[in-house]
Amino acid sequence: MDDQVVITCALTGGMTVPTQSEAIPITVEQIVEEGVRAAEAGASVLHVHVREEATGRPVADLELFDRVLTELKRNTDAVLQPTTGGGRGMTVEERGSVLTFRPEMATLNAGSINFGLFPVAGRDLPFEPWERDYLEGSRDYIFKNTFADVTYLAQLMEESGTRPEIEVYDVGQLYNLQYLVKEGVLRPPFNLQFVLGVLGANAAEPDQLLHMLRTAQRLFGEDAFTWSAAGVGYPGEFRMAGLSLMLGGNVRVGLEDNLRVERRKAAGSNAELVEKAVRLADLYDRRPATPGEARRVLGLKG
Ligand SMILES: C[C@H](N)CC(=O)CC(=O)O
Ligand SMILES: [Zn+2]
Repeated sequence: MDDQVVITCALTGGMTVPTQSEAIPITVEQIVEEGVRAAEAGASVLHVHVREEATGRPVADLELFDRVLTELKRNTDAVLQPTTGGGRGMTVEERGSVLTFRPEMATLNAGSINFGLFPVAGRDLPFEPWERDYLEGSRDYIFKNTFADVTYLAQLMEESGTRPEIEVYDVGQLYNLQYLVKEGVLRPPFNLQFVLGVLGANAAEPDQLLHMLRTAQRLFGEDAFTWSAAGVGYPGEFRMAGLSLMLGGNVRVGLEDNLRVERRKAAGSNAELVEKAVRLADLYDRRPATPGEARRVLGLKG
């Protein structure tokens, strides 16, 4: 087991709306500031989405991505990993457009799922009408990643020299991956992110993570992939982080996936979540990888 752990910080995401937490970074400046502080706290990979600056609505705006990626690159040597998952209502073409910036890494979602954000809409929060609609509308939202979509994005990444981090939400998607390998669309070694806790896919429970890990090891061989765990929600985020640290895996935390640092305490920043992950890692005698070490572990050019 490596003593270093690659900590990914998912800064803002496309699953939440501003009224849920004032800590969610919205503007370019806020996302960059949060990214720099998360990297200083121990994150070596920064997972990036962008939002409309006036409202906070998740968007796939290239001008915003350009400003965020440029400013982050100027202020930190963390691995920058923009999303191709995007947010509700984006086409796969819009989601893939960020690859024009030829990022060294980007997410590639391995299959389609229901993606329920609506339970939040029922909360007694002063949502803006668009926010309530964004959350409520997910009752009928399919996060679409057909074999054609995954192939399209994988080919775009091949052309842009971008390494995919493959987001896997349930065990069936590992068989999608196996099929796409047979098709020559993707080839090991992979970087897998086990995403657990999305309503519509696998829950953030220990036996589910273990089952996904064991299945991946059986299908592809233990050395054919690096892996990380991203638990969505609280306590899922830190339960999956703890188990991953114990098993030698890597960890993803951040306000994209979870808004609380303790049961009854909202997270004030991404750095606060990264600091908790670093404390957890220390308990397992593991330390945050530097960006250079993360590039080596993930198979990225130095
Ligand atoms: C649950 C997360 N939204 C998974 C994710 O971050 C997907 C992506 O951006 O491509
Ligand atoms: Zn994301």
